[in-house]
Amino acid sequence: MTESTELESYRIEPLPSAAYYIPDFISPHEEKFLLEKITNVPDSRWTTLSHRKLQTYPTQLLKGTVLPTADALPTWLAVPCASRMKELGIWDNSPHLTANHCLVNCYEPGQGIMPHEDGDVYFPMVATVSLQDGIVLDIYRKELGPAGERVLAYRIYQEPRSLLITTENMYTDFLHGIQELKIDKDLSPSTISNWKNLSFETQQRILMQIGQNQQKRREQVVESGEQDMCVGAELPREKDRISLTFRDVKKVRNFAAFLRKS
Ligand SMILES: O=C(O)CCC(=O)C(=O)O
Ligand SMILES: [Fe+2]
Repeated sequence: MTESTELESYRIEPLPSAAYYIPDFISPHEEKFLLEKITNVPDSRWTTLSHRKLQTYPTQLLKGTVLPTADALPTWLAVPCASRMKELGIWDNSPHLTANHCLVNCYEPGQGIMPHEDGDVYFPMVATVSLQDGIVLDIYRKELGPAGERVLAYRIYQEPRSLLITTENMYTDFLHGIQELKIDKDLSPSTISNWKNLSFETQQRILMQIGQNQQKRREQVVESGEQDMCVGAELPREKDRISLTFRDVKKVRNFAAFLRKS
């Protein structure tokens, strides 16, 4: 990736190299347009899994699949999302210099995705645009804890219309997942790794709730004598949260033709 001061200003500092978070990466108008494109499709366009449903563009990656060309994303995904990412310089070292694949995931409140890694079919970079609702992405260590349990390392709050970029060690040395919850809990400046990167509105929403909870909790502590003052905010998942995960699939059949055209 080329040194881009603009990109650098979006770095999630508490994380090891490298992850970046951009609130309001797309406008509400662009979000509405994308949602129309994604939802106005025949049911058969969706692959329904037990805990989420998904669409793939330009095509599903079955074992051994090779993308037909490097520029096969439909125009509504290429512009503005993929083109704006390219301007940030995130694909400057990837094989096709741009995202050539997009997975659209849709989670109802209470749905999620098990901890996993994205694997080596892709160049190690994933750029995720979130639509319609916020959600916590959990980042886990690959090594299990002493009792064989998953060890949570970081939590990233993804606001609607934001872009999250994960690459380098963050892509290769950790797992990521979304818990099957209707409410994301214990949110605070110390538990959210991208706290400093969040929009002012979300920070205010969380801080106000923490203030109210602290007041309530203080009253309870006085009454009951308990000492526990843990009072992180709770953000309910109110709508389906849709994510667009953009990647560069390494194997493309017709790359030479793509280069001649561009
Ligand atoms: O929805 C998300 O933000 C994560 C999706 C994901 O991890 C994946 O599609 O591999
Ligand atoms: Fe993933």
